[in-house]
Amino acid sequence: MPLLNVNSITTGYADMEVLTDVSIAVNEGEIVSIIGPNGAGKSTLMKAVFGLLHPWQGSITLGDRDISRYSPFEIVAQRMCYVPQVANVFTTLSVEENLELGGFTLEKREIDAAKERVYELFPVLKERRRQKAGTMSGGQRQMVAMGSALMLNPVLLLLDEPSAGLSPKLVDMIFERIVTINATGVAVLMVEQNAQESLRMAHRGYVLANGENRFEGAAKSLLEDPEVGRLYLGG
Ligand SMILES: Nc1ncnc2c1ncn2[C@@H]1O[C@H](COP(=O)(O)OP(=O)(O)OP(=O)(O)O)[C@@H](O)[C@H]1O
Repeated sequence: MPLLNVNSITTGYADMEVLTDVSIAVNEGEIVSIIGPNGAGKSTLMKAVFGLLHPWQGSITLGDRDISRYSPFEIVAQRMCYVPQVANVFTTLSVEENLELGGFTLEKREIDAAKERVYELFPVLKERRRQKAGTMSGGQRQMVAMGSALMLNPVLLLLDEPSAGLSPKLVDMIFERIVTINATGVAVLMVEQNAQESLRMAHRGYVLANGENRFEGAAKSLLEDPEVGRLYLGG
């Protein structure tokens, strides 16, 4: 049984349908990347998985639990955490305060242990723990956002374009960290504009186009598929 199962969902905003009959799955321990053109509905899919909008049809399960009607708060309690693309840190708070907020359901003793875990992954955050998140560089901010989401020790981490706005070197660095996070046993579902790079680090991938499933499979086979390459990888 997959860890996350998005089962034929149709949804959108008000009466505008954005996703039509979309299905994806994430198995335990996997990195799954969703790629596709601008406006394909990738961010909308992530929002639906995190309970920010609900399916009109179809269902979403996490483990054996139907979370289709769960709020984000209830979803976080099931240890699925989300890093949105924008506004993902509290700019006027320090790095340490951002992490503490990320661990808002934990007891004091657990918060300290969780912070240490995050600092081990991102040593620069420890060095800069008293700096305001709003004054950090783009790459450092992304680390604060990911670190905050990791405070609750998620089983599944949802990342909406973790490389957005970063220079190529920082993109590599963030992707390396995602692999490291995954190696600690956290499954990752990510949406990415950097389609090639994200498929190179993912186990499996999905191509969404115009709100529908277009291609899916092992990341390696998507990378080698001439049609995927021509249409979606700029090849
Ligand atoms: N809050 C909203 N209200 C109304 N329409 C929205 C809202 N958010 C997104 N949309 C619309 O839904 C469609 C899909 O947008 P979405 O952001 O999910 O695509 P995307 O694949 O993530 O695109 P990109 O790669 O450009 O970020 C677009 O037509 C967009 O205009």
